[in-house]
Order: sequence, then structure tokens, then C-alpha cells
Amino acid sequence: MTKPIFVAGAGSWGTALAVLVAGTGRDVILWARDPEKAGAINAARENRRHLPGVKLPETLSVTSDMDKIRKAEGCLFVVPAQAAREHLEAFREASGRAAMPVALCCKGLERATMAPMHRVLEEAWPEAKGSVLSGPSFASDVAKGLPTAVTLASRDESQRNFWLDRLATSTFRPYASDDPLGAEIGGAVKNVLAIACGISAGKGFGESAKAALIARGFVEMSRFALALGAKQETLSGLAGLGDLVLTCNSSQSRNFSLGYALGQGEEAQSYLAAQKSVAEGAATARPLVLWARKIGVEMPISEGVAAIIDGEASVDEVIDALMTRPLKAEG
Ligand SMILES: NC(=O)C1=CN([C@@H]2O[C@H](COP(=O)(O)OP(=O)(O)OC[C@H]3O[C@@H](n4cnc5c(N)ncnc54)[C@H](O)[C@@H]3O)[C@@H](O)[C@H]2O)C=CC1
Ligand SMILES: O=C(CO)COP(=O)(O)O
Repeated sequence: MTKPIFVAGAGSWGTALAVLVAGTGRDVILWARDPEKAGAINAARENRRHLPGVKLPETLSVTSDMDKIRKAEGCLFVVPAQAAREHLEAFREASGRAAMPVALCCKGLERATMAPMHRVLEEAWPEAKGSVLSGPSFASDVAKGLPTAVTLASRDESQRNFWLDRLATSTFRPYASDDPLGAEIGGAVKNVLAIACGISAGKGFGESAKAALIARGFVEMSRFALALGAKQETLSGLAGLGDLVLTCNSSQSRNFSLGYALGQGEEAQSYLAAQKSVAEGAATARPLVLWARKIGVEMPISEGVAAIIDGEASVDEVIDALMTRPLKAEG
């Protein structure tokens, strides 16, 4: 008998991935931190809060018991980035410090340490065999079986093959990559840039402004990731440009929607406090720009987003500062 896949985190993305894998006939255990919510999702056979309208396959069970990870052959880790460390530490203990395949599916940097998720995994669960799953993929699209392509990155070929074998379906197409850093940085940075595009839309700026933000944002993303040792082909691919284009163009994106609200004059912290879903770019903007400054990489759009989120500058001040920067050569 094959062992189940454990999906840690029952938000919209964790639930969609659990539905995807269970849809292939595999056993899946979906972990939610709140026992009452786990029970309600199991009983309704639907995650009404985070993925309404999607029926859970029979091979999917929902639990709040971390120890169930011991039975699993691999873990899709889908807890928001700011809570990743404490959860990875807890799952490590619950698994008996297992040398288990763990695919990181969250898109963010840890605010307290500037660490990307693979470093958090190395520190919190050193025995785990890490991969990164990233790319343009709205949870509701994947759960509905709409065609989607993503990047599955690991330095270890056996890990790539492990996850390709368990995730690929006729509608979900993971492409293998040996550049987890590039895949991860692409996913984290695009969230910050999607906030900028949302702000532009909320201000009523036109399509030209959005195209300029995407193009200049892509330069920022590439500059930063290349300085860290990522590959350009990863950034030009699904996990970089692909996800940037998706989230900068859709009101389905929580990061774009946050930006839109800011552009309409809402205040960041009160908007965020009222949300039931996570907009990772809000917490990632600050560690991103601190890390970029540390390695001498200019990221003016991300700097502007961080300043707005942290209440250091108004939207209009940031726009003015961006448009009046000294003229320079493109690149
Ligand atoms: N929703 C999507 O379409 C996609 C999301 N992602 C990424 O997946 C990760 C998870 O996001 P979603 O599933 O969309 O979440 P969500 O926004 O649908 O729901 C948030 C989830 O996080 C949990 N949560 C909130 N604070 C927590 C804490 N302190 N500790 C533990 N759990 C906490 C909530 O209980 C809930 O299950 C994020 O990093 C996101 O960027 C990646 C690709 C697609
Ligand atoms: O990462 C995503 C799609 O690839 C989801 O984007 P949001 O978190 O902005 O909704």
C-alpha cells in the first residue's frame, strides 16, 4: 500500500493541492491547525472558508493531528511564510525527525530574519529533503482542473522526480528545475510587485503604467535573484515572469487586491487586519528591501511598497519619488 501525502496548511492553496493529489487516487492527509475547522471541513467535504464550491475527493482526510505526518511519504508545506519556522519545527518533531521530502509551496521571506523558505527549512528541519513548488497558479483554477503549469525545483533529481510523479496530471503540469533559489525568490518578489501594480490600478492609472511596472519590476526581481546566484532562465520562466504577469493582472490576486485598496486610499494595516486570507507581499516587502540593500541591489519599486505598507510614506509620495528618479539607461 502506498503511503499518503501530507499537506500542511488548509488555506486555499493547501486545500487545492490536496484536492489535486487526491484526485489522482492517492491518499492525502490535509492538516488544519484548528481542530474545529478540520472537523467542519471533513464533515462538509468542502473547505467553505477558503475554497468554496470544491468537493473533497474520498481519498482526502482532514485532521488537526500533527502526528499523522508519521504515516506520510512526503509533505507539501503550505503554511504562510511568517508562520513557517514554528510549524516546520513542530512537524519535524511530529515526524520523528524524518528525512522526508518536503515541498515548500509558500511564497515569502521571513520578516524577522530576511530568510527565504529553503533556509528556514534547513534550520528548522535539517533532515528534510527540500523542494520548491512555485509558479502562476491560483488555487481555485487548480482545484477546478483548469490548465496550469508550475515550476518544481530541487537541486536533487530524485526529489524532483518524487514530486513530478505525484503532482502531474493532465491539467497540472510541473516543469522540473534545479534552481530552487530562483523559483523561491521569483515567488516572493512577485507578491511585492503585484502590490505595486494593484496600487497603480487603484489610483486609476492606465494599462501603460501597469506594463511599465511589470517590466521594471521584472528587472528588479532579476537583478536581485541573479546577485544571489539564481539562474536567469528560472526568472524568465513560470516561477518568475509567469507568476509576475498572473498576479499583476488579476483582481483574484490577494496581493494585487491589497495594492488596489491602498491605491483607493485605504490604510495598509487596517485593510490587512480585516482579511481572512494572506497577502504575503505585505510581510515580505521589508525583509526583501533590507536584503537587497545589504547586497547592494537597487529595488526602487519594492522600496516604495515597503514604505507604504510600513506607513513611512504615502502612495502619492512614493509615486512622485519613482517618477522623478534621475534619468538613466534602461537595464
Ligand atoms: N491561494 C493561492 O492561489 C496560492 C497561494 N500560495 C501561497 O500559499 C501560502 C498559503 O496561502 P493560502 O493557502 O492561499 O492561504 P489562505 O489565504 O487561503 O488562508 C490562510 C491560511 O493560513 C492559515 N494561517 C494564518 N495565519 C497562520 C499562522 N500564524 N499559523 C498557521 N497558519 C496560519 C489560516 O488558518 C489559513 O489556513 C502562501 O504563502 C501563498 O503565497 C501559492 C500559490 C497559490
Ligand atoms: O501566488 C499566487 C498565484 O500564483 C497567488 O497570488 P496571491 O497570493 O496574490 O493571491
